[in-house]
Amino acid sequence: MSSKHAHLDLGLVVRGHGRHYIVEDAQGQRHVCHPRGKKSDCVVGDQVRWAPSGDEGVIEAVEPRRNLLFRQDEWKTKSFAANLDQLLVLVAVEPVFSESQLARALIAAESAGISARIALNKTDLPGAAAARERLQPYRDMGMEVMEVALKADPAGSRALLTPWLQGKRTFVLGPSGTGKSTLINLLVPDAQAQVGDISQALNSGRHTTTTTQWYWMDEAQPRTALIDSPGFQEFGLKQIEPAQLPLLMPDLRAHAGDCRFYNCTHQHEPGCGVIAALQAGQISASRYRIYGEILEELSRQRW
Ligand SMILES: Nc1nc2c(ncn2[C@@H]2O[C@H](COP(=O)(O)OP(=O)(O)OP(=O)(O)O)[C@@H](O)[C@H]2O)c(=O)[nH]1
Ligand SMILES: [Zn+2]
Repeated sequence: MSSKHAHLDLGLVVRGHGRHYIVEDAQGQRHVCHPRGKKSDCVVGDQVRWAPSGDEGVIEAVEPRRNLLFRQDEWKTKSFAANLDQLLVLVAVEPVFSESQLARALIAAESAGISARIALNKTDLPGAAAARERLQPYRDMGMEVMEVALKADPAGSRALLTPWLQGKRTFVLGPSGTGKSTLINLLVPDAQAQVGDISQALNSGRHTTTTTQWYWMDEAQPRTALIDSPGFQEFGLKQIEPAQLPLLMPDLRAHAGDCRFYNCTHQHEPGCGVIAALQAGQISASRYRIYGEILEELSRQRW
């Protein structure tokens, strides 16, 4: 970043409210800040150079990002957060999760270079076996699936999750109703206090999960963070080149090198390693279908 701002304090963006951001300074104090101009557009997780201005602050510059998790549809880009260590995709036995959304979240993470795990919540419910089965293709491709019951077995769930979260900045993504709030309240006992009065005032009556929120799990020596995000309906992946897509899906990637044609789309070409693996049961039918759907979306012309 431009050295002319190097003398300014570094802060961490812990929340955004439209054109207002909450920036945490090195002492853990939080300040309402405004970006100066378009150049300092920032997202939760950004390190920023900022200066006090009256009761509030001005963000002068955003430090270079290590990574950025985002989704992109036809018309707009929606950033989730920056500088993440890992992604936790939380799904539940109920409501039944969309495998397409799950696959998309994992592709976005892979594309951003962020490692991911799945947690399956509400395993105390009778549908657990069916949900587990739907996640089998993910286990088969080497993905870790942690089974929890955040409400029914809080102690067991905490014991399973904590070692993986320790010392990391973890972004939590999942559809509404899966237990994200339950997770935060289990692992961050003072969660409400961390949202804080400033945020509540800025949010002016809106439900708290409409914005991404940063939580410290260890407030004394903050290193471990959970970043809670609002649910989403759409998960566009327009940032990805069609030819890249199979390389971002580990089960397809494992066979994409076996195709006769170097530019095989794995749709109908003869001598396709991916189709052979599908027929041999090494790639699940649902994953292959999702691949086709996303590929079609990415290949569609923009008018
Ligand atoms: N049976 C069962 N229910 C659970 C478990 N964990 C959470 N729930 C319930 O699932 C419902 C949704 O949980 P929340 O934590 O509010 O879910 P959320 O993801 O924050 O939902 P949004 O606020 O809509 O984003 C609540 O009624 C919880 O009590 C569990 O382990 N087992
Ligand atoms: Zn192929």
